[in-house]
Amino acid sequence: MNSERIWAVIPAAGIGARMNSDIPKQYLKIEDKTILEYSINRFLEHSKIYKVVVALSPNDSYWEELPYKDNPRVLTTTGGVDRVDSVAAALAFIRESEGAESDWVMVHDAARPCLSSRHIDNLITSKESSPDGATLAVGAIDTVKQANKRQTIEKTIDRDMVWLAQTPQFFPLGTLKHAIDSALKEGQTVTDEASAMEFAGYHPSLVIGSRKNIKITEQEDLLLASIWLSHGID
Ligand SMILES: Nc1ccn([C@@H]2O[C@H](COP(=O)(O)OP(=O)(O)OP(=O)(O)O)[C@@H](O)[C@H]2O)c(=O)n1
Ligand SMILES: C[C@](O)(CO)[C@H](O)COP(=O)(O)O
Repeated sequence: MNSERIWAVIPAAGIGARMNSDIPKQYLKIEDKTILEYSINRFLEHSKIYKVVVALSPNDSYWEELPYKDNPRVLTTTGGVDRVDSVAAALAFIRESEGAESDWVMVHDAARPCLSSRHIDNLITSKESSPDGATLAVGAIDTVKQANKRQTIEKTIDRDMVWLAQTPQFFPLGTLKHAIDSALKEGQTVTDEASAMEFAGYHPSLVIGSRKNIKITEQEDLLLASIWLSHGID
């Protein structure tokens, strides 16, 4: 049996300020399920995912309503002020429980419910050729402009070299935890796991994702996600 287990970490401790909704956006419903359930279920349905650790806000009063109370593969911990703090807390939880040095972890935003199982497979497949880990990403399809402080165009950037990072992001558990802890200690801004790995000198691979794998951030994203989810995510 392959001793290298794959954990999923779902940062779900945000407040969704940009959504301007009455409840944290991860608990908004699309059809019959919350956004968070879509994200968690994608990993529970995948045979190669060992367990799912969800980082929740200390003020979360919605989690108890979700159907995971008796599921031994779904664990929770308390998130932090920023997304990176929530991820760090989940990694610490794994290491302090049954995480092993040889394990890997897939970090996925709760706010990205339109993830396909095929893309989880692709990330796992990338493991052999990407020892520094990998992230799903999509190439820029618009012309990319770099702005200056006057919000005028400084220059056009070669869009063939521009990729928009998504999640899941997939890394060796111990390496990622150390990279994030170091980056935070150095006061680095860490908005995704790959940036912490880059700061530590690694070069994660870019695995092609999908433009369906949107991050639900503002109101208009809800309609788009509901269309993708109602048509089934391949
Ligand atoms: N302290 C935080 C902040 C964010 N997240 C999670 O990180 C993911 C991506 O973050 P984002 O889309 O920015 O969510 P929010 O921070 O909730 O949104 P906003 O910035 O609009 O408040 C979300 O699933 C969110 O729940 C988290 O676990 N802990
Ligand atoms: C992790 C991420 O989804 C990659 O694009 C993104 O950085 C999250 O940013 P947010 O501001 O925390 O939503």
